[in-house]
Amino acid sequence: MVSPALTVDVPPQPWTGRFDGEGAEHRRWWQAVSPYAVAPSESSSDLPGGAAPLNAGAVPAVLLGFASDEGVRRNKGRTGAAAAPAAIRAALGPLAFHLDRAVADAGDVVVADGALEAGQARAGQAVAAMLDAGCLTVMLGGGHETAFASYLGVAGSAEVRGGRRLGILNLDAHFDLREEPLPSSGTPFLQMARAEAAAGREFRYAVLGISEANNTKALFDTAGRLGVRYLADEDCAPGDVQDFVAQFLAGVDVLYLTIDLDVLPASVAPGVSAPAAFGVPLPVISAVCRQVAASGKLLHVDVAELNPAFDIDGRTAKVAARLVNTLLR
Ligand SMILES: N=CN[C@@H](CCC(=O)O)C(=O)O
Ligand SMILES: [Mn+2]
Ligand SMILES: [Mn+2]
Repeated sequence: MVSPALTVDVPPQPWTGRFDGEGAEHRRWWQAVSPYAVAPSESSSDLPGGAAPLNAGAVPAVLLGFASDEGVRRNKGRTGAAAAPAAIRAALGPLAFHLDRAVADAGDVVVADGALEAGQARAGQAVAAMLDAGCLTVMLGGGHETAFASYLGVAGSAEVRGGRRLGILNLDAHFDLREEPLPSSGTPFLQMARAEAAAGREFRYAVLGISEANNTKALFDTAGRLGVRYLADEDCAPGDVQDFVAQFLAGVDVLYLTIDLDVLPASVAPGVSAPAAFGVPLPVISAVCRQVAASGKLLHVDVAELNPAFDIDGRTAKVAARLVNTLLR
């Protein structure tokens, strides 16, 4: 794996999980993931780079944590999402590893209190560098302010700067198009709309799972003004979802997929800031992940809004891990 040195706040930590043996037939995620070459901010020493790819033809994946609570705090939500990257890694670790690609861990960008914008910029730089090194990047949020960090990385990549048409597909009960004085977990897609306009590009944004009852008329109006395509949670029959995603994919060259776990029913994803009374069933969300992976257009993905403090038996973390595993298959 090509591993240019990155600067992160916390370098990759050792992974753990159940041990059944050393052979490939026993391999679990914790045994397969290697550290990506990173330079911790407070030290100049590099850690060893990634392991040899399992399949030279498959794009290697790199995980980057975005440990941030600041966006949810500013959006008046239930804080705790800064602990999510560690919880998702802990849920991924014991899973059987059936992937045909190498996976590396680049560690975490950590958002200090009040320093959201600087953290988003640091994470964006890291993602852009990893994309340009030929990796499929996976950001583990963090509140949904993670999405603007992801966007900075994607928009800074050679692919998008070179003119490839970017699509942003959000699996979410919410538009997150709030007009606020400060960026938060409720504003990332309006920030993207403005940044895309400033770059002279069309804003291609679709949301799947919108809860009508949890988005005001003002948010629907903003979505209408920006030409946002969306499907409501109650309209997420499997065939309709498949058509919606296929139509959106057909009009873009590269896709940034963002999964806000509150798109799932509260029984499946209780560990979020705003649990969903209705939600889109997990099999439907999982099918979207398979469809996106099969399209060959996936550039970057993030998983946001896990709050381990409100989780039940690690249920939401396990769902997040399972979706990441599905996307990388
Ligand atoms: N990322 C969060 N978005 C939602 C939260 C809604 C809520 O807390 O009820 C929003 O701002 O609309
Ligand atoms: Mn959201
Ligand atoms: Mn949401």
